[in-house]
Amino acid sequence: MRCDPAAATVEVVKLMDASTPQQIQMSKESGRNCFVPTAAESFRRGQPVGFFSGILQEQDKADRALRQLDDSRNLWFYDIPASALAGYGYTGPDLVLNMLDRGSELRFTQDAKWHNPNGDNNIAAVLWVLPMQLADGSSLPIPYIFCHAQTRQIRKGAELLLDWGDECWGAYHQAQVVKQGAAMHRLHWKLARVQQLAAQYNIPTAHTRLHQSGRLDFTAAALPATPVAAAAAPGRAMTEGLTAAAAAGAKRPASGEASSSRAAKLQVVAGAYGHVRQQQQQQEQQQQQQHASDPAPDAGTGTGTTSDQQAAGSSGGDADGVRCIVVFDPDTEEFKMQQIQAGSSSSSSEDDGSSEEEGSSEEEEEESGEEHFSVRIAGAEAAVESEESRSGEQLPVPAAPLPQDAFVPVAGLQLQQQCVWQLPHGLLADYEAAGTALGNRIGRLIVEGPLEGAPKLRVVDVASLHHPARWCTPPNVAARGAVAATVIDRGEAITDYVGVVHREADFSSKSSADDVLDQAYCFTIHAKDLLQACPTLSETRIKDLVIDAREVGNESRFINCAWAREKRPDGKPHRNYSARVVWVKSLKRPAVRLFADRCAIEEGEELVAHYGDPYWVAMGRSLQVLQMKYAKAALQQQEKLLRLLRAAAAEGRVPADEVEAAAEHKPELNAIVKFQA
Ligand SMILES: C[S@@+](CC[C@H](N)C(=O)[O-])C[C@H]1O[C@@H](n2cnc3c(N)ncnc32)[C@H](O)[C@@H]1O
Repeated sequence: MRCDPAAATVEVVKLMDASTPQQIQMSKESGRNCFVPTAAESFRRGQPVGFFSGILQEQDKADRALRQLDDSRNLWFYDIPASALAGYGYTGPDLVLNMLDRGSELRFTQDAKWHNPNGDNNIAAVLWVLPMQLADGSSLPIPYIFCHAQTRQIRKGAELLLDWGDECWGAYHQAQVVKQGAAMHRLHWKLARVQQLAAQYNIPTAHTRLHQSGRLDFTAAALPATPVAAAAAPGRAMTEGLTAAAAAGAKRPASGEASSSRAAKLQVVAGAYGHVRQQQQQQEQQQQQQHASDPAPDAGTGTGTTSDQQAAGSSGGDADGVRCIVVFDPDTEEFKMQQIQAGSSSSSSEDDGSSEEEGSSEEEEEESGEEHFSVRIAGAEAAVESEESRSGEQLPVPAAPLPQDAFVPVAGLQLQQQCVWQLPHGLLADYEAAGTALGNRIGRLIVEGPLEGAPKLRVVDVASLHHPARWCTPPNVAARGAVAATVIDRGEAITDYVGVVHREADFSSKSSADDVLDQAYCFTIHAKDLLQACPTLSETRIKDLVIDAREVGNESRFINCAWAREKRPDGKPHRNYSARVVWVKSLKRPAVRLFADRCAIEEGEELVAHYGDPYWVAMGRSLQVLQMKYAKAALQQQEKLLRLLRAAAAEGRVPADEVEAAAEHKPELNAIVKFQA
């Protein structure tokens, strides 16, 4: 037998059919064309739930374009690092399991965080390596990613949920926020055009002004829909490493020897087995042949169809003898729900499929007592989507720093250049004592005193719609940034990150889910970095700290996050500085100091950080909710004004063609538009 990963996939699917009772259901929360797996029977805690299947590929041969961090299709690749397989004699490159257009039911598993703010997961994934028997009697080790009921029993009918890991979500959320933000801005500028017309013809617009809020607003009860995206992938084979492992004699892991491989770059919302498509084509051919011999309009598709498709493992829920399967159409790159009547097979529209499924999943949900949050802001989502698709405009993501006229200086901000320490007295005394004990020791992370001299950064309003932070922020909230006020040489200290310093534990116990956006200005100092900067601190007493720059801070609180991970065209990194925890000797306190140690920074150049994946995982969804709220308000105002304008046009007070032109207006973001609060 040849080592064929596609064949291995089929084997896996067959195994799953025999052992893993799962179903694919249409998700009510996520709307159309979004599928989730549910338990067809109860799973005890610790019990295996199933495993992933797909095309096993060498990582560097998987389509690079699809593996860009900000390409959502990247979410369908499960990383299998070579290091995780080394124990089995594997010597090849890193692998990925490519599940873009095929997979088991578990391919549809969504991340628990979308549904449950507590992040409570039902299932965990671990990597196992099992030998595949070859015809010559030898065996080939094949990695499988198994899932088991991790945290609690999974009741029949409950949705299976998995934690796909922050790495998987950070870049995705960031990209989503920017994309959705751009659509929100189009709605905003379209409203501006309608308002302008109304003002021109004396239609009262006072009541249509949007609420002006300087503070970001967030409600946990309204989460945006999970994304649905998919694409067909060119199937490519890998195997040299596996063959090497086979030659070295692969071992079967003892139970409990499984190596963890939890942080997949993956989120699954819709999909199907690739080979189901082949079966579908066979059915279609059968259907055509049958139609040719029997032209009766309600002719079935022949016997055996249902059981064939069940054998493929893609069965949906049962409802009065109706079964649904999910099929991937590589031509349209879409996933569709297809209904199969008992004893016959007939394609139905996605909507038909969805309504059948909704009925059954509703009952199951009640039975399982699972609670879900609303994921839509009625009306806004559709409007944002239609703005995105109608415009056809490519988002002009800047490859290089924006020119200086993209920013407008901001004056009159009250800035503070030193931290305010709000730690219990005893803990502050610890810092004092550690500073005294430090004596004359001067290390790399010890600095003499606070930074002096004129600030090297300037706060600016991001006026250009080319800037992702501008797209991301609702038009009625200022989007700011920090630029270099002077040339900053490579290696130079720039400023300290300043704010109110709390103990991390105290800070997070006070914050609620609604405060997520308030944490947008927080910088966490890990205890290990504190100890490195000041080895005389007491290891047992020193815990993580947070510098909260929400209300107290300097220019550094306005530094935006990088929007690309590649280098700039001029060869410089997008992220143009680093932050380090240092010990300020004269103050006997630590500080977070920013250094231009990655490159020299020109005057007027924007300072750019990389906030890290956890930041975007925590913030991304809240920012999207905020955007949706703004979009909804803008849409309502626009509709209200258009009604008034059309009524006025019917009375001849406003030219009807001008009203319709405003209604059809498609604002261009590819122009620098000064932000107007
Ligand atoms: C620390 S603040 C930076 C200053 C912020 N622009 C302001 O006006 O206050 C972080 C927030 O800025 C926005 N932001 C920063 N970098 C961004 C980026 N690359 N893309 C989109 N939004 C960004 C997000 O709203 C984020 O939560």
